[in-house]
Amino acid sequence: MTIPLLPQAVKSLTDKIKSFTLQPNSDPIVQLSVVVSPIPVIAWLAAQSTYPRVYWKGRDTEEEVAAIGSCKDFFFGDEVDDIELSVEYQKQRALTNNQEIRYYGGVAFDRRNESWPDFGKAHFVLPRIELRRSGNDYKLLVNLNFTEQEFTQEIDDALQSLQALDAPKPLAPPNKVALMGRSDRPDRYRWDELVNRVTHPKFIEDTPKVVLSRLTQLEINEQVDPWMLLACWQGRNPNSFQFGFQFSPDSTFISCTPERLYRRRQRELFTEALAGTTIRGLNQEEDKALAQELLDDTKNSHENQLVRQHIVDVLNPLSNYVGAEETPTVFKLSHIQHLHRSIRAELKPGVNDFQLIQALHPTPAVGGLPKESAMNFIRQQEGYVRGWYAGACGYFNKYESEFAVAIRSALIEPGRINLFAGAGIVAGSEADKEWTELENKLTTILSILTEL
Ligand SMILES: C=C(O[C@H]1C=CC=C(C(=O)O)[C@@H]1O)C(=O)O
Ligand SMILES: [Mg+2]
Repeated sequence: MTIPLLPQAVKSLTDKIKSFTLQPNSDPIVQLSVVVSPIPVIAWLAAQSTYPRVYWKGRDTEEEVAAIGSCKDFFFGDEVDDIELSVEYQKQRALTNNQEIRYYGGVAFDRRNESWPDFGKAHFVLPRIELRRSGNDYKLLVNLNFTEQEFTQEIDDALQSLQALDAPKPLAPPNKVALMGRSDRPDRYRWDELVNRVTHPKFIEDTPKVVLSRLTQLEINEQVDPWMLLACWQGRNPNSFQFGFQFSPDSTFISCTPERLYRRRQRELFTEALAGTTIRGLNQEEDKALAQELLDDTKNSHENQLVRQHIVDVLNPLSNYVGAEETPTVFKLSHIQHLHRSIRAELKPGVNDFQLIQALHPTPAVGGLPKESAMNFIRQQEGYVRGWYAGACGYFNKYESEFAVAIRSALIEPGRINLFAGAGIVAGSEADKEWTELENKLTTILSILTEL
């Protein structure tokens, strides 16, 4: 069965492109769009064969986006100095006043360490084609970038991309995979060693928090469609962000994360401290008791409080006003619950997204405190490259932006699924409990992939 959609929409968008003329003083980046009938957005994306393929669904919005191809690609593979990134960002941002134009992408967890090949330290695209849903309204759009090539060439490329769209088809039904092997890095033994080092009174005096993490590699013999996996994950935790980046066929990064790095609307900024974890109860009563225990627990409160305080401290110099919730609430996911505090700021005029990422990322919910000392420890001791796990992923333009923290994430490669989980290590952390916390953070994705 195929889902009827697009021929009509593709035709009217094609006509719009063909009749488009560039006015002498118009922006060199242009977006043209047409309304389309409803269609499952992830399924549409999964059926396309153009790269990059990008999916984005914000946490508290009724908006989702599937994007393919690019008409501008910024890729910072090895060396990236923050000044260069910032200049590129400013230049791009200034090219258009259209609020609908968005650059999607991400920044690695650690810009000073090696990253994954396709993803690099920072990789953003202005997609060629996007399918956007806003509530029940759907539109298909094309972006035109006249800064890199001749007018007619750009028009031809856009027309060709539309022609190359594949007919949508339903996602394959989810199937459980047979695990051929599993390995953890750090392994259980090394984990104990690391947690003991970080909780040593002398270490903790200078570095009160390090978020240690683990790479779990699952070996498989069959193909797994990352977009099907993401769609299932979305079903389990609809109150999270869901996104995916596939720059080439063989490696796809997907995430279903509850954690917002920030959302900016002009100069208004929303962020949060999300840290401190327990499991869900089997019934309402048990669930409530576990939530209360979490709220009362000293170690978990400390984990959250350090994040809250740090975010307030780094936002203060950039803001006219910063307000943070005093008391945490509990944020519930399908298998775990977290402590959560909302933070809001009014930015000073001129503060841009690049400054915000520099200041906020990585927060002590995924890095540690003080930032540099925790990052050094992670770089030297964790024993694997985090890449975009715990990185900042999202979109920006001049007026608005939203970035999520890429935890609860997976890198899907042929024959292998890489899963990531971290836990904030502070005074009072115990290695075995923190190891169990890592396991709990993987429960949702493992229950989708395998018979638990
Ligand atoms: C680093 C992760 O979670 C962070 C976010 C929420 C709770 C956390 C915790 O309780 O340790 C972590 O700080 C992860 O899931 O990989
Ligand atoms: Mg924790």
